[in-house]
Amino acid sequence: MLAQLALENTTYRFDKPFTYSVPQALETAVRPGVRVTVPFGAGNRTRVAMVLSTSYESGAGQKLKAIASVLDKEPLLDDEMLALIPWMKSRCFCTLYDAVKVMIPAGIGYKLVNRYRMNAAFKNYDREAFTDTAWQIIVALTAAKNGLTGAELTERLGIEEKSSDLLSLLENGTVIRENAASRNAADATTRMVCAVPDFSGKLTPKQQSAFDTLCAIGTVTVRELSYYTGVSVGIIRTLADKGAAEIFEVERFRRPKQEMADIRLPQTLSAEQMNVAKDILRECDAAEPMVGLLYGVTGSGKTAVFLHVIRHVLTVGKGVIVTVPEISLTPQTLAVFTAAFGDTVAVFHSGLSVGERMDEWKRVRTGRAKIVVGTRSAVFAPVQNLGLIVMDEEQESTYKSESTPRYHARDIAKFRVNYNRAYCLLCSATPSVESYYMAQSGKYRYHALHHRYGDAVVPTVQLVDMNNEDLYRGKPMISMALARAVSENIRAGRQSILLLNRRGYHTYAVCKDCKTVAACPNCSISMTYHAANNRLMCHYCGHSEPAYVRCKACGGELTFSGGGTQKAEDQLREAFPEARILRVDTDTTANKYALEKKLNAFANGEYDIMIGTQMVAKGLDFENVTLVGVLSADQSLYSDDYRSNERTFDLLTQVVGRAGRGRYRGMALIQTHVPENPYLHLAAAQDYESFFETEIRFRRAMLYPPFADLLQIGFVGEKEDTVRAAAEHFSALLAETFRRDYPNLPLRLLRASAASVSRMGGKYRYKIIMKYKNSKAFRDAIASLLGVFSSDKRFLSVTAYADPNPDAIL
Ligand SMILES: Nc1ncnc2c1ncn2[C@@H]1O[C@H](COP(=O)(O)OP(=O)(O)OP(=O)(O)O)[C@@H](O)[C@H]1O
Ligand SMILES: [Zn+2]
Repeated sequence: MLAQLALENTTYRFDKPFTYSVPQALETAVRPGVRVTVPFGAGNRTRVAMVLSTSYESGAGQKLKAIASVLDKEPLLDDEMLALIPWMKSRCFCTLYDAVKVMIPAGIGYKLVNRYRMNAAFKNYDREAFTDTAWQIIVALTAAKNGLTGAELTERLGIEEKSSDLLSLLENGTVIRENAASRNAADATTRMVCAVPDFSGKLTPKQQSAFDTLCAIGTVTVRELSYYTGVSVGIIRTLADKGAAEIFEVERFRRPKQEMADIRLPQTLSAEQMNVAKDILRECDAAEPMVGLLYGVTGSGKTAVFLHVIRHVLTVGKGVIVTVPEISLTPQTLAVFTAAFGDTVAVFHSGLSVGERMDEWKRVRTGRAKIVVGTRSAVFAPVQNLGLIVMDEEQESTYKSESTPRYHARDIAKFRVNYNRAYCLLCSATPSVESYYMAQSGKYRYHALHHRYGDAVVPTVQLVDMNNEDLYRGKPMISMALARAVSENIRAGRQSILLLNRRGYHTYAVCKDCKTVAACPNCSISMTYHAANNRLMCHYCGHSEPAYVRCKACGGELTFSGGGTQKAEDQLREAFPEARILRVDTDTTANKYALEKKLNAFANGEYDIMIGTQMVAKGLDFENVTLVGVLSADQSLYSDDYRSNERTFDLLTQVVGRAGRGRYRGMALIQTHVPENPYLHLAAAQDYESFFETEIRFRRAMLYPPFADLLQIGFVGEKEDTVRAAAEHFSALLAETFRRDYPNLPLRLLRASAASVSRMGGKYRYKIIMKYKNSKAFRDAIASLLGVFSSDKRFLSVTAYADPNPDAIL
């Protein structure tokens, strides 16, 4: 018996199904979908592998290596997922095992670790015969009963696994290396830290400042303490080791068990909703697989429609997946599903602990849970007899994975719908241009809800020209018009939502004399001043340092300008001293509990104004919100990404849509310095169709999706010259290969160029963009070029990856 395997940790260049022989004793245990361990490479190191298929061949097994052990009793993957693995490898330019990894929950993953122990035969305890480091290793390993893992060696002795002392001990047989498969115990809990008040030991100045802060603020998450004091997590751990603080873990997110009374479950559908639901049901019941697009203005009750459709699919005995973008995975969304379907719902998202994830995954795999609600990776859920996939807010960028494997959840959904002859329902008030185009050209079924539910109507929207408008009490972020509306709204006992899609206090600091901008030392990007911790922070790599007032280049005075949510909050407090104000951004909601609590408090009327980033713009449903204000709509308008128009329209339409969803009429104000921008007018009119007509012309003229596919090849490395040379070399290789071997493949190749943030996290980044027609021939050519490139000795320090239809251009 032979088995074809996907091996973990292969390089992309050598990745393919590997064939191993199956020892007789393991023949019943080795089945497609279970994981095994195998010896691999010249050193026969142990690797984990997924069995893709098995076969019988007489006499063929002799030359092959044999499977060593079987890790799973039951297959983790079924035929559908096994078929999806090579499909993903071909389209996402990843290894087979990269695909396996997203399909199984993290807790089930095995990790191979090196374990070092003393050779039992070792007798030569002669201190003089060894270097200091080697002797340290010997002492430590002799003391450790079960030996030490590589990570433990590094942690305790500061010795890297590739240290020459360790290697020579291995070579002369003093120390033995074994590798073992062990379950990943990644923690998905939140680590909290509190001070031990009567601590009196000695601390370094950094440790002291963290300790003092901790004494002042009480129990916080480790992440928050690191945010406020700027000390690393390592230092916080040292504090705990010295007995000055205590670190403990709490479960991060439990499934909200909300009172049924809290939730307004839609009961009977309106006439418009019913018509749409009926049409969709008919398509769901059809024998062939289909994709439908449900367009519905904000507040039209798309949820009510798909709940109706889901109920029907369940009654015919089929399973359902509902995906939501992370930001709208609010307690509200989850509560609606739990209220409607109880325990048949399983929840998949990154906030779950490993144990919870595994349990939920198993409930689905065994058919006990029939509906999965979750973020992007929920699209891989092992739902039995899949009948329907609903993608809510299908245009959201969070559906595209920005790390390996670089898949789009919509593409995976379409694969699964075809495989299962099922139905995929894409929902949005602002569909992606690609999806709407597919609906227009008849490839997707189109359904539309044009009216809000009940007596509600879409809000009236007014653009406020900040060039000519008087400011309220001199506050640069608040116009008279907005101030009047907010005051009136407070007086009427209604709530307001204000949007500013930038966090922090000041968004940049520049020197008055030499004009140097305070920039991140690791990234080619300006740092944002945070008043909450008095630090300058980089929003790309997380670097932070105490705020300084003198230019680092010339010693001149820094001026701080540009405003984020923290500053907006300050200005609002000064402008409306009587108002109760809530700020919502990633800084105030470091853990999921915080967001849940804040939204509940807002829903209970404990605040008058909610100010925040895009987190407040989408998916929220509060009846008492009748005013929406956009403090500045300008920052997203001039980004050089081809999707920036779409993003602007989407964000503005969605946030405007938070107003007037219930009994009371809503209105919205959008402050801007460029009132002539056409996309602002389209968003103000909430006119999706006109937006689409404008945008599709641009896409056609520029040959952007849906008229071509994009492929971005990214190059990342520490030396700028090498990264640039690599990108240019690859670009030349591409041009030549396609001219010579594929003269008939349509292709437009843009020159290699620096990424728009050309340095990030200390690494330089270059990109090549291609516009092409997706085909197997094209993908194979790219895959082989990536292979050739990765073996080029000149560019070993540069990582290259291909990203199909990237969410954002580098
Ligand atoms: N059939 C119905 N019966 C009772 N209430 C309904 C019904 N349909 C919609 N609603 C209510 O109308 C409001 C808007 O519905 P919902 O949140 O589903 O809209 P939506 O289309 O998802 O909006 P958005 O795109 O803005 O998020 C909700 O408060 C919802 O409870
Ligand atoms: Zn940075």
